[in-house]
Amino acid sequence: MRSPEPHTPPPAEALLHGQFASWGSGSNGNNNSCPNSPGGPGGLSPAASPTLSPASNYALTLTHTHIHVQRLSPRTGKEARLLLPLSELVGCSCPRAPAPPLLVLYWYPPGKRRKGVSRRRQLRAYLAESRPEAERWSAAVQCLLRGVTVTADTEFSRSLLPRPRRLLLLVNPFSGRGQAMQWCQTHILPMVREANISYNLIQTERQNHARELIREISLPEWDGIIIISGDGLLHEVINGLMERPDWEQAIKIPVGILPCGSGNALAGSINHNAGYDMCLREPLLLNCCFLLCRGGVQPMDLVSVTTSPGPSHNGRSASPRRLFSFLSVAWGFVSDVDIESERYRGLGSARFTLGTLVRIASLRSYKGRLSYLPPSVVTHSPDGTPPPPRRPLSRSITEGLEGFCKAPIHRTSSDMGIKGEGALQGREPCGVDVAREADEEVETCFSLQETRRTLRKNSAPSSQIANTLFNQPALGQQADPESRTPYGVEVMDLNGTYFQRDPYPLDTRERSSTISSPFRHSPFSYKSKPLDQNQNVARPRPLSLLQHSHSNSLPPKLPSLSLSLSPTPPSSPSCASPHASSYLVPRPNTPGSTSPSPSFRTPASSFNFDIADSAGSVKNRPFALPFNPPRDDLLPPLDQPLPTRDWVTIEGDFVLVLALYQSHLGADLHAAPQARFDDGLIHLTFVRAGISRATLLRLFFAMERGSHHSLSSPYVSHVSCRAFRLQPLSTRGTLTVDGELVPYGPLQAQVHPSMARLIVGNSGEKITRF
Ligand SMILES: Nc1ncnc2c1ncn2[C@@H]1O[C@H](COP(=O)(O)OP(=O)(O)OP(=O)(O)O)[C@@H](O)[C@H]1O
Repeated sequence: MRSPEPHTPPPAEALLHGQFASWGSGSNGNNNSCPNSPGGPGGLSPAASPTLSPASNYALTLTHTHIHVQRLSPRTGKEARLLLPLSELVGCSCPRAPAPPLLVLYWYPPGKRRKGVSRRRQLRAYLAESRPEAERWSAAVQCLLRGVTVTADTEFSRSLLPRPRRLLLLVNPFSGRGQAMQWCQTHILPMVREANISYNLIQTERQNHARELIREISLPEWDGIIIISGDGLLHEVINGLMERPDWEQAIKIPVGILPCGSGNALAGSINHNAGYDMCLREPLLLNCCFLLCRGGVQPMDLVSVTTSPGPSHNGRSASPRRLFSFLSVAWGFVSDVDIESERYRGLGSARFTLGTLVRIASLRSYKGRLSYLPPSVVTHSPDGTPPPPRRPLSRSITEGLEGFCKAPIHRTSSDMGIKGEGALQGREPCGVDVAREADEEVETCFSLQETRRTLRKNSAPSSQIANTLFNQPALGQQADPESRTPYGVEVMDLNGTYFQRDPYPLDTRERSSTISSPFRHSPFSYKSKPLDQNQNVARPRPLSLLQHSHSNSLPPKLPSLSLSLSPTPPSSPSCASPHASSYLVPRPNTPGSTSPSPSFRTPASSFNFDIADSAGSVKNRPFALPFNPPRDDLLPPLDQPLPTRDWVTIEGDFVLVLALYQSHLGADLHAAPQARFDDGLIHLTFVRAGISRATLLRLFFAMERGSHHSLSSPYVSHVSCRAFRLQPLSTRGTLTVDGELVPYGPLQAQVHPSMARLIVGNSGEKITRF
């Protein structure tokens, strides 16, 4: 942890100077650290005042930044001086009579620079000559902690102090490993009291309880809303605020988080922003609680996310949903791990590590289309306002995508396909004719099932996966370049329950530039199975690892040949290659985009979004937008085509797409090192199918240190944007927003800079106090 370098200020900076005696028994009474004292003002209840033993005398000097303590008697060597940085104090008090006239300082110096070493509470009490003197000092220190402007001429008294801050504390008792209430008692409430903060604490009783509460309460009564939980509860609070008719003022109320969840991404970002080393559990909690007590609020971007409708009710078709997100949108690997690792909840944050290993062992890829609006483009509004001059499109495409453009498209590997990578060998090369053949072939039930059987036959048992996990390159890397699919067609998403609907028809241009799934008119009817999505509502779920480590209930991923067509060839020379046509390339939505060769075209109606039913009735409860919701001026409605200029589109098979707007994806996952709370950007990371398991694992390991951007892999890309649209083309998958499941289907998002306010402590710029 960083701690300010102590320095001896010039005497001119002194605000107060006075003499104090030690308080407590014994000759070392003034070094009275009481880390285990109960809460309240340092455990200094008047009745419990120990016998005074003024064995030592001290000279205290208060400056704007420090309290200098000099022992006057008995004079000893090096212990005689102490410098207390005000930046490490959470509060100060002068206990009322009949307690002696004490100046009590609540000091939380940071732990040593070692992972996991927590800040420790040290209570220091000094006996003043008189009560008014003790009160004057207490008022002076509190003025400095609360940011009241003072000088050496200030007459310090309590009247200078702003009223105590009032916080609404919302606790999810089941978050993380269910320790939130315990930590409230042992860590949070004592520190909050020492900071002279008033509070009301409410335990949530069910999912969406906080959201409903926040929609109703009178906000002016509170200076801030603090979540004592994981990121999910803050998601509820943000959306509760945005669903109020007075959302414009409501969303400006400072929000804070005290991490008691499993992931604690925002807390990790706050901890990092304050300059502290990465830490977890109680050390992280103490850091965040300390920063909260210090005050300090910074603007925070919110991202407006429009998701597909949930299941229709009573025959009425549902409409797209809008919600507000402070953390992330994830599709593929990351959301899978998030949701599937619910079963390991008892492990705390280790659940994600285990979930990652399990998912890497059975790696899946998902077909989809990702479009984004790069930040460098000063865009026009989708309602037709003429665009200002902009940078050449080709530049915005290639930025951050060099490796991406160079990479040839490969067949994607099956998650079980270590031994069975040749599962499709009989079907390749998958050129135009083969694509046609495939189109015809998969129209029949027989072919479909046969292919599925072939795939299964060629799948590796899990023991082989374990043995070969880190030895085998991914399928795409092994493939013979000659046999690479120049234009793949998704022919292998053969789960027998393929389902497409057409609530969001694409415009002709988009349709025509896209090879459709041949299953559009599949004879297989969709059997709506209640997915386990969104059903993580019955928390807590104390599930043991042993019970679930072998759970393999997830549907097997079947390999697919993917296709991405670029209507315009890659414009960057770096993308030029003999295999250019087989590259998975970013696709500018230029008006002049040409359709792919008719040979590859399928009927215009054959491309659709796939919307699988979501079973989450609780999480996806109807939500009420305010009358005048903030407008997504960069985005057309979800069922309309994107603007034809400025946007970049990438289509193909993805292992993951992650949109992050905080620096951390979990307290120990520094996934977007460049992100700032209010940078007005969405940081996109996407990983293409074809990446080897070992590389993916390396990526996540590097993410812990935030060094993954230097990991060179043609399958991994990092770009920033201000808006994006994600269109999953695989029938199954999970989409999460802030770690919460949302209906699977097309989704789009736009950043709204500095919309909310986050309590982050005093470090950083643009800090205001709450
Ligand atoms: N009393 C409650 N009972 C059950 N669920 C609750 C309750 N209070 C809140 N929830 C829901 O629990 C879910 C998880 O909460 P939260 O995200 O805060 O904890 P977590 O999942 O342990 O942490 P993280 O998101 O950091 O991994 C949220 O969707 C929230 O809405």
